[in-house]
Amino acid sequence: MIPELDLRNLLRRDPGEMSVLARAVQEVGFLTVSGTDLTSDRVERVLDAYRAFFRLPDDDKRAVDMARTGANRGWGAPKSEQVDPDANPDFKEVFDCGYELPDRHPFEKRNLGVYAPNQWPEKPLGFRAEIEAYYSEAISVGREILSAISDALGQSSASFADAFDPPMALLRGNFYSARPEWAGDKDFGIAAHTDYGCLTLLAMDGAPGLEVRMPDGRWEPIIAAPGTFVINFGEMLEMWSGGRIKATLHRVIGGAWERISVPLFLNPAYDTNVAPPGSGQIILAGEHLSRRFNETYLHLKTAG
Ligand SMILES: O=C(O)CCC(=O)C(=O)O
Ligand SMILES: [Fe+2]
Repeated sequence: MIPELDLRNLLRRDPGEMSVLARAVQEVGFLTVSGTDLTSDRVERVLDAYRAFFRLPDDDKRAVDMARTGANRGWGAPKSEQVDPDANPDFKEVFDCGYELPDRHPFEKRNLGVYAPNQWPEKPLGFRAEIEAYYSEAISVGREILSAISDALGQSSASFADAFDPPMALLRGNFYSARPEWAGDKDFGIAAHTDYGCLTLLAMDGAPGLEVRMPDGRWEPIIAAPGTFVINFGEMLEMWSGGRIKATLHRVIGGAWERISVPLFLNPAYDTNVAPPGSGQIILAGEHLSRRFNETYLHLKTAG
């Protein structure tokens, strides 16, 4: 069982809820959070918007194909990402959008993959407005949860909160078709991986598919209805917390049904040093993220 928390209890720093949170981040590395301002209706609308996009003919989606760019904003076709080098590229398709630096920023920063310009499709109508609004709201919720975590671990500091201004946040719609007939042992909706960044706030449509690697090695299924969020942590936060916070493996094998999930990957600003405290190392958040993008997106992979 994954610990189930309520954001309202976390916001008032309820001692019982805070200790469940502290255990959850250090042991299983997965939890669910409900009681946010993002209601089930709100999340259903977001899921509908992505669903309508993914149902467009491939020719329409190709107009915003990330493979034509040097970044990962827009549509990623099936098999455009390989999250596990021992598995085949994933059969999911995605739509990614994220933080764009304001125009006044130096050009070389704006040109970085992690801050690349978004690509918005002309259809479905209202898609951009729906997704952009959700992107901001989801970041606020994610930041509230991060702040509760740093309090729960006794690590609260203004510099931690400031590090997320501005965030390198990426919002993704994942579309899993029914598991294809040709799929074999090495084919997954998304193969086993840890997320790259800090905190992932994951909405899903209520269909099964996500499995989490538990400390005892079992793969545990997790299902959440719209309005309940699955929260997990990425490699960057594991490093930055000196290993206290766990980046946990997870995967989707897929089944005889379609499924949509919407993760928000929340990361600090590019120049944040996320190396383990006291290690004397410097690991810039933006460099870690760029490296992981280059390793997993087929169109960004460097030869050799
Ligand atoms: O679809 C899911 O539930 C998980 C998606 C995921 O792990 C990811 O996009 O990183
Ligand atoms: Fe993931």
